[in-house]
Amino acid sequence: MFNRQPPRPAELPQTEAAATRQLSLRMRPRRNRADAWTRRLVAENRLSTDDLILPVFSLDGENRREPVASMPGVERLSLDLLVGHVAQAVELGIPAVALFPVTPNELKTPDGAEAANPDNLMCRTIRTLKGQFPDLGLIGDVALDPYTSHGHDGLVRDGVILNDETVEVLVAQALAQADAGIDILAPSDMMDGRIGAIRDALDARNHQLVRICSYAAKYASAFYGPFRDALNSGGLLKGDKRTYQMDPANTDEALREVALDLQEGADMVMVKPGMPYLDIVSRVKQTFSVPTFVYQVSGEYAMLKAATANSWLDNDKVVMETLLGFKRAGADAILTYSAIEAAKLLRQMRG
Ligand SMILES: NCc1[nH]cc(CCC(=O)O)c1CC(=O)O
Ligand SMILES: [Mg+2]
Repeated sequence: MFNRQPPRPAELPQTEAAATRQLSLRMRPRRNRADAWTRRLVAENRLSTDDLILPVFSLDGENRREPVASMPGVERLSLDLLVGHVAQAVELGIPAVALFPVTPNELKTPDGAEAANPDNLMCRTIRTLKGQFPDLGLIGDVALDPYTSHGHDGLVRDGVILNDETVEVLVAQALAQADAGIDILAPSDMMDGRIGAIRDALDARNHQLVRICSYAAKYASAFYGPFRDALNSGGLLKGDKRTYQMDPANTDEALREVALDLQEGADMVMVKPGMPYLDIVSRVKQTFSVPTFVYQVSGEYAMLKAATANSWLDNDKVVMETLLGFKRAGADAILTYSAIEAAKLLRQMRG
């Protein structure tokens, strides 16, 4: 019996004991892991560049490049430089980018009116990138926090985040982006009823093909910190977002949120953050069978980069392992600040 086993690789110690302690096992799951080619054949999930969405931060002005201190490798770029950065994503085959303009603090007001200005940085970013890359998908965030002087995603009165009044402004923001040429609107504000209101307004304005990817299950998370640094909105934020973003304790509530947004016309739904919420991704995908996106947010990126910068973790391996984890949970697409490095690694793996 022992003699018929293939010779062991030289580096593995062979002991006499191995010959005498044979278990009588008919099933040995390790057989399917024995060679790289078998592992490839039996792999259940695979990450592809087609799954990746790159978030980018745009700046006013020209030839401006500002690193985000808490997100090593991520830069805020003026539109002339952003075009070069996005060209790299396009060349690698990344299907879409998610746009986050950095609004100068002097344009931020309590009512976030700049959000609906048809010439704001967001709309200029959309027009510039659509002009350069007509076949690239553009995803536009819909929420007021980049534009409000108090850093909240909605209008505030007496310390309360107003729902219905906010939805009205979000609709105007969404229409401005649609008129500028956005492909997918991604409301990340968590107001009730905004998906239906935005859908109706889009259709009334002949934007039937503009898609809505709802941040349906967005949690009140501490992992958004570095993103708020990138947009200079964290320092402004008064209080927290727990009256509109979800409680990290809840799962069933995420399913109710997703069900409502689908009824209201969402084409895709998003779970956010990613790594601590894989159970939500899995339940949403299994329950609804709709395109389910996940956002590996700024704090997840910062956490991995901090560890890899110290050589505590292997960067390339943990990037790919975390992204594969999203696929395993059921995600159809992943927003990740690692999209370019992951696409490069995927290209190398293919040879
Ligand atoms: N509503 C805006 C918005 N859209 C995406 C993120 C976070 C993304 C990230 O952390 O990478 C946030 C921040 C927030 O809700 O405070
Ligand atoms: Mg909701």
